Amino acid sequence: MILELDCGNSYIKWRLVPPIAALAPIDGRAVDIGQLLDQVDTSAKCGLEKCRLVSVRSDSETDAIALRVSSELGVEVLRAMPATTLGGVTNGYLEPERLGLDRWLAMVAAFSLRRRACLVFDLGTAITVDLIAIDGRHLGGFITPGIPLMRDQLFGHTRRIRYEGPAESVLSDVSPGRSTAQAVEAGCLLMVRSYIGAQLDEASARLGNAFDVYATGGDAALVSDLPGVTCIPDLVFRGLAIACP
Ligand SMILES: Nc1ncnc2c1ncn2[C@@H]1O[C@H](COP(=O)(O)OP(=O)(O)O)[C@@H](O)[C@H]1O
Ligand SMILES: CC(C)(COP(=O)(O)O)[C@@H](O)C(=O)NCCC(=O)O
Ligand SMILES: [K+]
Repeated sequence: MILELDCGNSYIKWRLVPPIAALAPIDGRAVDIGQLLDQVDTSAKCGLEKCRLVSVRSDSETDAIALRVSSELGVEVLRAMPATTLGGVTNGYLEPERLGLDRWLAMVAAFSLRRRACLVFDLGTAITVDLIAIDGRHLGGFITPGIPLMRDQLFGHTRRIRYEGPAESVLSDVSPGRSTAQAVEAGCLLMVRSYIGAQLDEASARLGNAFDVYATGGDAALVSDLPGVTCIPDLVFRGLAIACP
């Protein structure tokens, strides 16, 4: 078994990849290392071969996660590191080490699928958009708040926008809200979908007409029905396996 960890700002996504490709991985999400070890401990201890880790958390928190995994699960931890090129993709940042490693790995995995121009959306705490040309050049990207941050800003800066975790029915409904929860959720959802739509419309000017579109991250399903979008929930993990074979 290989333990894979994708440490985002809100959640540490984890999965245990069995040595036989035919078996499905076991996966989960935790808010911190303590919860992560509670979740994977019993199933993981037997037969763990190694751990692959990518993190956009601070260096100190990432070091602490890696240390606890190696000491408590007794495995070597391979960490994805910044790079200027990988898998035919060239990092487009002026300071390549500042590009979020989750973005980088998602791009490397996306380009590896068909080696064509692509547009990559990652909808998590933040929403990121990255453009890769047909020759693998990363043309740069965009960062905006994601749905959880939009919601939090309204909660944090108003007195009367207050509601408990919205009902499932509210989350995908974009009709005009007749409650606070519905008004906020529908408004944020429309913002995200319009923004992704605008990115799709504008990408052909930079990538030409033949490009692939991939969406990943916890909120990717919110845009998976937009034209041409392919949802790949494990895109970052796929890139992690390329970075840390
Ligand atoms: N089972 C789930 N538990 C928590 N959040 C989920 C779940 N499924 C989807 N989400 C969505 O995923 C988002 C977080 O996405 P994620 O990609 O994990 O973020 P990050 O990488 O920034 O930690 C949340 O805003 C939430 O809407
Ligand atoms: C943009 C991000 C905050 C996205 O993080 P996430 O939403 O996946 O938690 C992360 O990729 C990051 O911290 N990047 C560093 C800044 C940059 O990419 O320019
Ligand atoms: K993200």
